[in-house]
Amino acid sequence: MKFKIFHAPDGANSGSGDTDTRVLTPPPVLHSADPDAPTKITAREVSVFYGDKQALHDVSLDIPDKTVTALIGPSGCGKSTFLRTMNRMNDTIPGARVVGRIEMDGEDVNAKSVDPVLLRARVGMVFQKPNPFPKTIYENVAYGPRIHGLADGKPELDGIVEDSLKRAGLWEEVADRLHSPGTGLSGGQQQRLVIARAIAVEPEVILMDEPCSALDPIATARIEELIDELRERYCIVIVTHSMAQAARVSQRTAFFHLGRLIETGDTEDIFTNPRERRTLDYITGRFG
Ligand SMILES: Nc1ncnc2c1ncn2[C@@H]1O[C@H](COP(=O)(O)OP(=O)(O)OP(=O)(O)O)[C@@H](O)[C@H]1O
Repeated sequence: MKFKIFHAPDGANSGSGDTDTRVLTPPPVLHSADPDAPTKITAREVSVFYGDKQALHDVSLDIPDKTVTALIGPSGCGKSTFLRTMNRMNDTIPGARVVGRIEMDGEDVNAKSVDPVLLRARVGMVFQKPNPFPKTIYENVAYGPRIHGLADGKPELDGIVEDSLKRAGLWEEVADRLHSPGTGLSGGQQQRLVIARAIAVEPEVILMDEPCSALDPIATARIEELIDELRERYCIVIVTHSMAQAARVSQRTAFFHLGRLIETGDTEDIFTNPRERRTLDYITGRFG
């Protein structure tokens, strides 16, 4: 399908007549959502304040397991802020305050009993700019399992490092230079190293904040393939400015605007038949 005429929902037309005749060129959606995927994370009426400024307003969203959920929307709409509520990274920002409830598997992630360090191992994060530690490739991956006591001795740790690098699609490229600095890898390799580092501590959720924005198209394609492979095991939430990327890698999409969640649904529906006018305007490039 190359072109599709979008029929606007009731009340969404700007001109006369019933039909919005703007042409949508939705990017091809590669994988459909699994309607039976269980919910992994539940957000209810989540608001976030930076000092007096409210950045997120009453966001309620269910995020399914073993699915890639894309968060899209114009710059400053609160995508990264929402992403950070899931592993309490906003706790690290002076003046930030989160209200509302975020549950993972039914457990309140903001409960006093939850150790944020352990939470961040369960909910790993990959940032825009690859951020390997200034250590060897091996140490980048081994560090987390070691501090979390996940390996009983060196052979087991070696096994975790190898397995994590394999699952991140990097093993073949680095097997013969595990003791070279991680920072000596290419940008795309560094981003896969960071993903291996996240995987090594057995996360359940991987949050990705524009993970390809610093990468070239080939490295981007490699990370997108990897995301697609990883979704078999993990709940993945990705912030992206690329509509094509959201369509390629995600099965669910949530559209944010001015700190509010405007619309969420199966990626295919969001890109071909959005319910809200603002979603249509954004995905057709009218703003953003
Ligand atoms: N540490 C902070 N201190 C104060 N305000 C912040 C902070 N981080 C974000 N904000 C503000 O909160 C709002 C939402 O920002 P956020 O980074 O979550 O948006 P975003 O949709 O991820 O944007 P972008 O796509 O540009 O990364 C913006 O108005 C931003 O200026």
